[in-house]
Amino acid sequence: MPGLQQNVIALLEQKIKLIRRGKEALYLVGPIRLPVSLEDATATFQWYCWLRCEEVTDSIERIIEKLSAVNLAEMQQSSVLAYGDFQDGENALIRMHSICHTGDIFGSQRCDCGFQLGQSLKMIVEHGTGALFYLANHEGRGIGLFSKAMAYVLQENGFDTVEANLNLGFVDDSRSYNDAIQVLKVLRSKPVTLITNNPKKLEALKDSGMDVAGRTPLWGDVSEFNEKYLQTKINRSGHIAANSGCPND
Ligand SMILES: Nc1nc2c(ncn2[C@@H]2O[C@H](COP(=O)(O)OP(=O)(O)OP(=O)(O)O)[C@@H](O)[C@H]2O)c(=O)[nH]1
Repeated sequence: MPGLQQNVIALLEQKIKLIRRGKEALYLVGPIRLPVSLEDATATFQWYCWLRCEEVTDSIERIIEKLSAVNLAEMQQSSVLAYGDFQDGENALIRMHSICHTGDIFGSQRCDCGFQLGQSLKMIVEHGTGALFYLANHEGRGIGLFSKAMAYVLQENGFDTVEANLNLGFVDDSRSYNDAIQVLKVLRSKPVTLITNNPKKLEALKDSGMDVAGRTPLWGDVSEFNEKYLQTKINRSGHIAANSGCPND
């Protein structure tokens, strides 16, 4: 491979941040201007993407060289859409959104994920400051897409979401928010309000020492297709029902 041109390295050096974490590092690239269609309006976000890497180096050239040697398309990378004055704006609205191939991309109504994705982007824009973290290694609450398809087979035969995961040998929920929170802390230290019904997400954020001002619930798009799924979240996964308070609020 011919050597990288110095102007290419210089351009990327301005946009890549090394976040050290013990023997690993997160490489954060951005901000990149991203105009996003939200119904009939266009909102412009600042997009960042990150990569966790065992090699910790200040040499951006070294990182770029490695990229072409591994097929990142076979793996998952997470990213964040920041809106408004994300560093300094008052009380930003945050969404930690777990990837859902079926709900977010295909618009499946078996879950409420696609609705929550669109709705939280709108809420962030209406609020004026915020960020949506799209967590790409969270599919199926951490079991991966192929395993989620197998869980769906069980669910079509009477198992609920939690039982299906457990019967395939997984835990109900293995998601970690550590990388996303670390990136959040680089982008902002002022208070945040989290859009979620899941108290575990709120706890993870509070435990990290982040200044958490509160929680905004997000329920909706209930249909005959996702009624059982939504009820299982409340009855078995500890999600906070629309009309009840939360000790962590
Ligand atoms: N294992 C499994 N995962 C599912 C199923 N339906 C959706 N998911 C995944 O569930 C994740 C979203 O988790 P939820 O429990 O719906 O919601 P949450 O993220 O914990 O909480 P909120 O912040 O309130 O949305 C996504 O990664 C989806 O891929 C399912 O039937 N089985």
